[in-house]
Amino acid sequence: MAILRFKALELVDQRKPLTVVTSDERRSDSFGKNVFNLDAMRATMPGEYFKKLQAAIKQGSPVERSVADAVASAMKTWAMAKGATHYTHWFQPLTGSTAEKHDSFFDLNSDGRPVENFKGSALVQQEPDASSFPNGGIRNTFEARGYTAWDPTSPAFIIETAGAKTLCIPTIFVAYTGEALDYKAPLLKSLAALEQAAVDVCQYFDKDVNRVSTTLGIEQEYFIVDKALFDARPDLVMTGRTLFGHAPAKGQQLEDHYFGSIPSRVHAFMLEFEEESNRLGIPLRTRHNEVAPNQYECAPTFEDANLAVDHNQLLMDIMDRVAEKHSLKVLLHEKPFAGVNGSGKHNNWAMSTDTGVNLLAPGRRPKENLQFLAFFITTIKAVHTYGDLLRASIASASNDHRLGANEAPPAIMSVFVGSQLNSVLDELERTAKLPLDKGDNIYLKLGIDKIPAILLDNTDRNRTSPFAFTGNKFEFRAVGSSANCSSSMTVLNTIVAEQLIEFKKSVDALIEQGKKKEVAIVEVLREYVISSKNIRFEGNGYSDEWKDEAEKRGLSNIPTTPQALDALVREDAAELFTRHNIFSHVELHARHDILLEDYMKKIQIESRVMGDLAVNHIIPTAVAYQTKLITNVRGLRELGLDDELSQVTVDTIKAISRHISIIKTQVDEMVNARKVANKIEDTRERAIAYCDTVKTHFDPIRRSVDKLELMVADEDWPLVKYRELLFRH
Ligand SMILES: NC(=O)CC[C@H](N)C(=O)O
Repeated sequence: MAILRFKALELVDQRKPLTVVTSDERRSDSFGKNVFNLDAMRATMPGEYFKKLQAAIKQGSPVERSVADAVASAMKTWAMAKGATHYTHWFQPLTGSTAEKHDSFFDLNSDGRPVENFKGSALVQQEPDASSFPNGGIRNTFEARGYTAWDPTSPAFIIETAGAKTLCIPTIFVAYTGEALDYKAPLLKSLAALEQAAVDVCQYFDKDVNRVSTTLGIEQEYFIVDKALFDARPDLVMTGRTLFGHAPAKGQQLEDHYFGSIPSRVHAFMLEFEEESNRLGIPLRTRHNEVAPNQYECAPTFEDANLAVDHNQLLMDIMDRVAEKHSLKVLLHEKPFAGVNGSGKHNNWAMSTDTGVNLLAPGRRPKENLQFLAFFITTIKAVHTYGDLLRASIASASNDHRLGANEAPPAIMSVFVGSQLNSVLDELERTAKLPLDKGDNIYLKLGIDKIPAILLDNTDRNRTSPFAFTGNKFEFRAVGSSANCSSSMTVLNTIVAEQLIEFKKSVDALIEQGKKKEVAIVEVLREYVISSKNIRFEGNGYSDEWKDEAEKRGLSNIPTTPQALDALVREDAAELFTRHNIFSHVELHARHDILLEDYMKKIQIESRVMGDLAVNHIIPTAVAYQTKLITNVRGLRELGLDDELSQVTVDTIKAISRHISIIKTQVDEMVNARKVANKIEDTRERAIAYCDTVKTHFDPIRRSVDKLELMVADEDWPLVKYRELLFRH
């Protein structure tokens, strides 16, 4: 009998939803209570320093030492009043999770007396040894100094774990030689680059625009399983996904889970993590059941992109911690279960000006529409030119399983704009041969005056597109559910910044030739519409026809990570990133290396877990069951019933042997392939070998294991089954 599985199932049967003690306060009153935000700063800092800090944040200039001291002192008082005993620089190394190293406020002063201390110097910079984080060869361990440096644009917050409260200070993480070792440093640089480029283009339309910020709203999809069931699946524990498991009779085909009523235990969990998130200033608004059984989604309202990324990282932590209390486990993996929907992290991205204009929303006046079209079309053109970079930005071992399978966007990059805007773009193309004269009302002539101000309710949605326009923003849907969004947002910001700069150059050149500004803008936009037409796709991105069509159009379809990552280090990419000061050559190659290593190690771990489960759990179970059958056949024969009756069982015995033999052979070959791959020096070649010679054994092994699951008696099967993982809560 498969003890662990049945014990876990018994536990699940006894679970009751936790009663969550929710606060009486309105969400709007408790929002951001644990954040050292503007209000908290204003209330605790001397006015003069508060103003200086605001000015430094606004201009992106370094914070003076005296100001840092004042912030540190106010932060300490505020945090201690809330019960915090420790502080930590909170950063996002290239492992994908967040990192912290707590220090106590407590210290001994020079005459040995105990005091509570926190100086500006400790706020601004720390040197956590941190030598074991991935650095892609940038640091040798003997010179492992890495610094965390305060990011004053993301406010500090207090986290409570196991009753202890810690002040967390968002920071970037850089090597002592200056190279970035984290996700945040390049993201901040890309935001600055995009801002500059966007402000410059805005000047064509409104001289009052001084600042443009990038906004981001990140939808988070995830699965929930009971903790006991999770613990009884070594593959989930070790790899985050199920390596085996026959599809249940009922999956998502009835679509009865989607937007259905939320199960009570899950609902209680949601309430609790939402409350905690709210106190941490994460503006969560939406929760619902997703397409697959036991799959859910939560989404915040949009905010400044830097903050949105921090909040998403924080949210994943909170969800994980709160789930534990409810004896649940959150699965953030992109594809925890084969054959049903995977999980994404849809990035809703837009730009808005300090004059309050969303640059990706059409306005009421024709001129606003032209500005909208400038940003809208330039973004499309950027995706057209740098689609491979966007693909690279979302590449990971786990996302490879999701892309293009069961209602997730394909690995082919394309842009969906909806029928209304499609016709606006088509009209621009159609009239491309129409000469525009100085006296023309170009808005009327090109039909730009007619873009409905509120596209939001009018644009159709296309869930199959990796990059879809949704009325007032673009939604980058191909980003994986476990990813740190900095990677994809850094690339998106950079390519759009580049394209905006190119756009401005071309427009300025035409103006210099004597063209009217509006005419010049329209001419460049028309050229972009025509040259980027290939990237626009309104049809079904899941279909095979699209794969063929995309190939005809010359669009890349790179299904696996090692090859997708090539785009990062191509000469044009290196030039692009260095030109905008986002990554140096060294940083880019280091990142490429880290991503390849990460890919390879993940496949290696999966392969090891698979081998272990197959040989030590599945084969012995199958052999034991087969022995029962053999005994049965012997018994039948002894009774003289050895004809038809025993023949059925004999067939099963043979089938079991066949599958055992396939599993054994495939596992042996996989182990050998690993040995060969491990000897390959070059990281890229090694990652490709893992992809092409190790991972290729996963499917045949799984197929036979899943077949055995259907043959072996249910009470003997050791792994918690899909129907139990997906439908018990
Ligand atoms: N309903 C949906 O939006 C499904 C999206 C899908 N889960 C994805 O992987 O992106």
